[in-house]
Amino acid sequence: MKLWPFSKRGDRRPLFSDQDRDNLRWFWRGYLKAKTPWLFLVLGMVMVQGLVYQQFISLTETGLRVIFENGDIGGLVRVCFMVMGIFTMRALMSFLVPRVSVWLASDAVLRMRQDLINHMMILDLAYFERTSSGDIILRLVNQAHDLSDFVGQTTVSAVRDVATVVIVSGYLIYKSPFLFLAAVAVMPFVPLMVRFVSNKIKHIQQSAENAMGAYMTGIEEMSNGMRTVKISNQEPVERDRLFKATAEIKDLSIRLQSAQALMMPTVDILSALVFVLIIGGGGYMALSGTSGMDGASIVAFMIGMALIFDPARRVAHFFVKLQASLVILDGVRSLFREVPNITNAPDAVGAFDVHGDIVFDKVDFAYAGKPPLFQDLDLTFEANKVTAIVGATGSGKTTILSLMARLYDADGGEVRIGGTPVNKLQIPVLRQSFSVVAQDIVIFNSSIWENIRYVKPEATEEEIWAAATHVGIDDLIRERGDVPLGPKGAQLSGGQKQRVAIARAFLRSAPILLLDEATSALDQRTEDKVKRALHDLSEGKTTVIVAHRLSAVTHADRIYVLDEGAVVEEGTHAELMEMGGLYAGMYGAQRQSYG
Ligand SMILES: Nc1ncnc2c1ncn2[C@@H]1O[C@H](COP(=O)(O)OP(=O)(O)OP(=O)(O)O)[C@@H](O)[C@H]1O
Repeated sequence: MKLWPFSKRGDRRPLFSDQDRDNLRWFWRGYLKAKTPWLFLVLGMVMVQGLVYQQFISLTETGLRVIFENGDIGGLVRVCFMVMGIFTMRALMSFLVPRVSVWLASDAVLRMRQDLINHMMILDLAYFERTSSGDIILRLVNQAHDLSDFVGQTTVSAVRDVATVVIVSGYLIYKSPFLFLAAVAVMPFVPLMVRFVSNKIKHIQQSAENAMGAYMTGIEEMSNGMRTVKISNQEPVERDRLFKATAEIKDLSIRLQSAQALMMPTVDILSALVFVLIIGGGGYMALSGTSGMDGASIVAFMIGMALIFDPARRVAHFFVKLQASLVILDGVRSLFREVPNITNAPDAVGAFDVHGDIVFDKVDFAYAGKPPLFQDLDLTFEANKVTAIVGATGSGKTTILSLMARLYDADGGEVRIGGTPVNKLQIPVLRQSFSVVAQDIVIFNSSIWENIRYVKPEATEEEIWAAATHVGIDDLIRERGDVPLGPKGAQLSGGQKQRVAIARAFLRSAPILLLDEATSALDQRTEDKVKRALHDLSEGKTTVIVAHRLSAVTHADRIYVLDEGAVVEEGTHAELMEMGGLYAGMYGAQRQSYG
């Protein structure tokens, strides 16, 4: 389908790239095609609007003839009523068209937003670790909104304008093809201008979208990191960073407006030329009396041309705006082009032995673009026992937990639970079998109670109180009541956040328990209490503990000591102390520093 009527064959810089065409087809098929009958209704209504103008010109000509020639007052009154009638019809259409079109566009964008949200939910964790939240917000909020405006108002207005131009032009051609051709002889300049401006705009719009994404990311980082910003006196740096981003946005929007503004004066000059041609040429035709045109037809012709100027101007402007919208459409579509790598295998099973051993069998793994972290890693986490992983920071402890839950997939070897490879399991079934207390605890801006309930929405009140009491956070629930905890739980201390996370693990009580630095922020007394509670919780569960503080793992049935992605020692606390190696050294050093 050729979407741009003026593009020449062999043009090296088409106004619609293949990607643009593909994006438009995708949007049409996915979000508009199903509403074709409604689109026809809108089209019918905008045709009526165009026809009203054509009828108006015809009635004006009749009215002028009544005035100039026969002076029939009755005829004049009839013309006035008819003009009033047809414009009332146009007014009705002007009322209905935006309502229907905004509904169509909002519905299309709602479904697109829902698809975007659904798609985001299936993307790998890796996507979120490499994409700034500003970029994601830009796509879901701004770009989706801009598209809605473009589809709902801009495009429908453009279709109405095209209909007006075509219908009125058709009528004018019928009245005098020669005069019409003379008047529009200057028009071929318009597409040339559109092409020139469009290329400029596409480029600037892309930079503007990038700048906006960077600005949003900057705001997000600043507001999340305000504690660090303040303590390290970095307000001026943050302010300058945001100032720089806003200045860039300002420059780009001025450049965008300037590029767009090139269109209007060009069209104004062309309009003047058209009027000169009609007054001169048409006047000459009327005076010479050879063309069958009289004064009334010339005036009606002028009015007709005037009526199509504004719509024609807006259509030209539409093509200019279209370029910006194509960039935005591509931005939205790019999120759909992201495909998850971690998906259910076609033969994925829905049941497995959750109480079996967790085995890492010659596992290789590297983060994208990074050197290998694990090579031939062998580990066994015995069923219903407590296994700890200790080691220097960055040695790969958290990554091991991520591989178990398939937040990442191993590049080689196999991770099995109860004999079934994790990548042969349905992902929800696999993840359902874990309770996790992670290092980066996510607290939502709701009450403590709601935060605990998050992991098991169907939990009873008794279950939630029991979980809270286990970790000694029940008093805090009574004290704070329903008050939200602030963004990211800012109104809780680090230790309180950890207790909320542990209460969640109690509530969920899944057969495999992963504790990643679960008690690191607790004071010694609370840690002892929570440790006892965790000990109770781990009864009958396969438990994996990651900890820096070795006092948190002395009770483990087996301890792996990791160094740069490799197991360097393993055994019980007593065996490792006996060995007198890395673990014993770390334990001794920690005892000294903790007293
Ligand atoms: N998403 C990621 N993308 C790229 N590299 C990563 C990612 N997450 C972790 N790494 C790198 O992988 C290595 C292992 O990280 P991991 O978080 O598993 O270590 P850790 O032993 O748990 O460290 P810590 O004790 O500090 O929490 C580190 O060098 C880290 O920089």
